[in-house]
Amino acid sequence: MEAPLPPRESAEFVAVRSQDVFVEKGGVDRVAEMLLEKVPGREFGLGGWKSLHELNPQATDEDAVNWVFVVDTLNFSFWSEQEDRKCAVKYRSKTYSGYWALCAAVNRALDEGIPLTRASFYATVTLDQLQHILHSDTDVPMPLIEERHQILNETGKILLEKFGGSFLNCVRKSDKSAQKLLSLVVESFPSYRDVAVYQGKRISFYKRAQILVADTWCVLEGKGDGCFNDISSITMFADYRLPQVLAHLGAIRYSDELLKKLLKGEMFLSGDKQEVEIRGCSVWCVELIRDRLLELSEEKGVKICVEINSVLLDYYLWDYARDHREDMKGIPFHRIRCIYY
Ligand SMILES: Nc1nc2c(c(CN[C@H]3C=C[C@H](O)[C@@H]3O)cn2[C@@H]2O[C@H](COP(=O)(O)O)[C@@H](O)[C@H]2O)c(=O)[nH]1
Repeated sequence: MEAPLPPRESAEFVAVRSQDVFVEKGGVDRVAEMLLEKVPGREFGLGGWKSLHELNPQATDEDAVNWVFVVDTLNFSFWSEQEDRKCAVKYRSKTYSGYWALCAAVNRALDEGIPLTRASFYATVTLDQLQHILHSDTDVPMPLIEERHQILNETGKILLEKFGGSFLNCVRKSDKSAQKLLSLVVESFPSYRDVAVYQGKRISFYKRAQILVADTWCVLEGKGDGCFNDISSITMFADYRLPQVLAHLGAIRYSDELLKKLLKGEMFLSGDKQEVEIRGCSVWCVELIRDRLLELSEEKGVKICVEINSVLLDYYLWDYARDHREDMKGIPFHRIRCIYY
């Protein structure tokens, strides 16, 4: 079977054919202008991954790389049915929800002496053990716990068989290429194969695989094994938050029919035409924002000291969405339960 189109080409393929989601040029330009002022700020650089997020590992060692691998293997589907009733994890006197609840639970386990980042542990961890490890401090459990259990066992076994139990060995096989690491991850670990068929074409988003490459780049601070010469070829990560914030900022727009479904909270399935269009147009939108941002910095002579790539744009926009949850209340995100994002 032919390989799917890579994520960037997939996004363009979808965006030019999309019937229910539209990239808005005016919105793209406005977001690029907004970001141009932020670019010199520290929240825009690679260092923000550590300095802005206390739950992320601060080290650059093998344990830190394996922390990233376990977290990104479980990095999917945190949204709750009701905004005011959700999974939450207390850690070091702070309460975390959503994706950060996962990170807090992982760190809580490590503090308890549970070797959760060791492949030999999670290859055989039981469902009961995992329910304890990921337990919520509210009466709402983390979604898809059974799927998380199955994926951890499968991924741990493969990491032991193929990479000596450490994701750093996988990174070292990628010759400092983000694209090679991306391919190695999707070839080796089935749960990372985030693909679809759109208008007869096999396409890929590889959301968790791409964020794994990006988080590895950041945890290694872009140096040594993490000095990826092609990190700028990684696209934005097609999750359910970025479309919401891009719609909030007017950079993408939904058809009336799709907006009605979203406002009703209708569930989507992985690979649905409209779900693919939401993801594809969002990825393509961020590519266009990046292009416009680089153009603007030329036109206005704004010296950009950090590398502007879709990874850093994504991180900034995701954090922006987190910080503007209230403002975004009226903008729906598409509801889906899957292991890909
Ligand atoms: N596009 C994109 N999607 C991201 C992330 C992250 C975490 N990255 C952080 C870690 C270090 C960096 O500094 C980032 O700040 C999680 N997700 C996705 O969001 C959803 C969870 O959302 P909520 O329910 O609100 O917690 C879920 O699909 C999850 O897979 C990102 O960065 N970009």
